[in-house]
Amino acid sequence: MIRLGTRASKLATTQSGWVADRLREAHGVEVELVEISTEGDRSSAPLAQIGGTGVFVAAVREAVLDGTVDFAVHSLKDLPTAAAEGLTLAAVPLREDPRDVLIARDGLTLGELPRGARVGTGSPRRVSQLNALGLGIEIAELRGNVDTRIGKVAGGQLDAIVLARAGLLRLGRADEATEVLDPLQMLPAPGQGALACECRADDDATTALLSVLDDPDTRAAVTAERTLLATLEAGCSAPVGALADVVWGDDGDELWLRAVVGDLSGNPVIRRSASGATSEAAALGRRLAEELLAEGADQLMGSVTTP
Ligand SMILES: NCc1[nH]cc(CCC(=O)O)c1CC(=O)O
Repeated sequence: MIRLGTRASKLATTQSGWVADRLREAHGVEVELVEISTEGDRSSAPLAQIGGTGVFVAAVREAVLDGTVDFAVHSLKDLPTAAAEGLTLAAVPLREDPRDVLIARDGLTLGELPRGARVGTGSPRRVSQLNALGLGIEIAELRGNVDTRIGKVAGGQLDAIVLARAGLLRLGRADEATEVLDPLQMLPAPGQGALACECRADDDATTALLSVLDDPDTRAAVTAERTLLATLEAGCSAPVGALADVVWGDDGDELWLRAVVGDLSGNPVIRRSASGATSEAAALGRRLAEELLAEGADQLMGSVTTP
C-alpha cells in the first residue's frame, strides 16, 4: 500500500484518483488517498490576500516531508516555482487541455456578453486579460470550488465565470462551458492542466514508481512555462500567462512558448513568443522572460500588489 496525499476538494480527489488508477494499472500497487486540509481550502479570502495558490499545497507537502504520506498529487499550476527542499517532482503526467473556458448564462460567449456584465474570477491573470479585451465587462471576485463557482452563474449572482477546462473535463462537466477561450485572448497559467506527482527527494522507490507516469512533452512544455514564471520572479498569483506547445519542426520537435504579462487594468499587456529545442525548455523560458523584462514586464507586475 502506498499513501497519496491530496487536497480534499472534489477536483483534487478526482485528479488523485486518476493517478492512483494509473499506478494500479502500471504496477498493480494499491494506493490509499489521504485527504489533507489546506489553508487555501479553509480560507474564503481573496487568493491574492492569502498568498497566492501556494496556500493550496503547503500542508500537503508537509505531509510528504513528515512521512504521513508517500507522495502528493497537486495541480502543477498551484505549485510555487521555487524548488521545495527535500522534495522532487517525480512525474508530470500527460497534460489535460490547458485552456480556460467561459461558463455564461443563456449560453452566451464572451463577445455576446452585454457591457456591464458581471464576470467572476479570482485570478489576476484572467482579470488582466479580460480587461485587455476591452469588452466593458465588470470583474467580480470569485473563490471556492468548481461547484460553488458554477452555482454563481446558475443562481444569477454572476453573468459568467472563467475557469480551467481541465478541471471541468476531469469532473465530467466540460459540456457546461459556453466557450473555450482561445489562448490568443486568454493565455492560461503556467502549468495549467498539468498534474504534479511529488515525493521525498531521497525516496528512490517512490520516485521510480511514479516516473512511469511522466510525459516528456508535457514535462518540456511546463518546464519552459514555469522557468519563465520563475525568471520573472512572479508569484503564482501574478498576472502572467504562458503556454508552450511541442510542434513538429523541420529538424524534429520544437518547443513554441507564448507568454503575456500585464497589470490588472490590462492596459497595456506585453505579449511575446519564442521557440527552441525541446531539450532546452528551461533556457527557452529564461530567454522569453528576459525579453519581457526588457520590455518593462517588471514595472507592469510591480504595479499589482500581489504578496
Ligand atoms: N487553484 C485553482 C486551480 N488549480 C488547478 C485548477 C484547474 C486544474 C488544472 O489547471 O489542472 C484550478 C481551478 C481553475 O483554475 O479553474
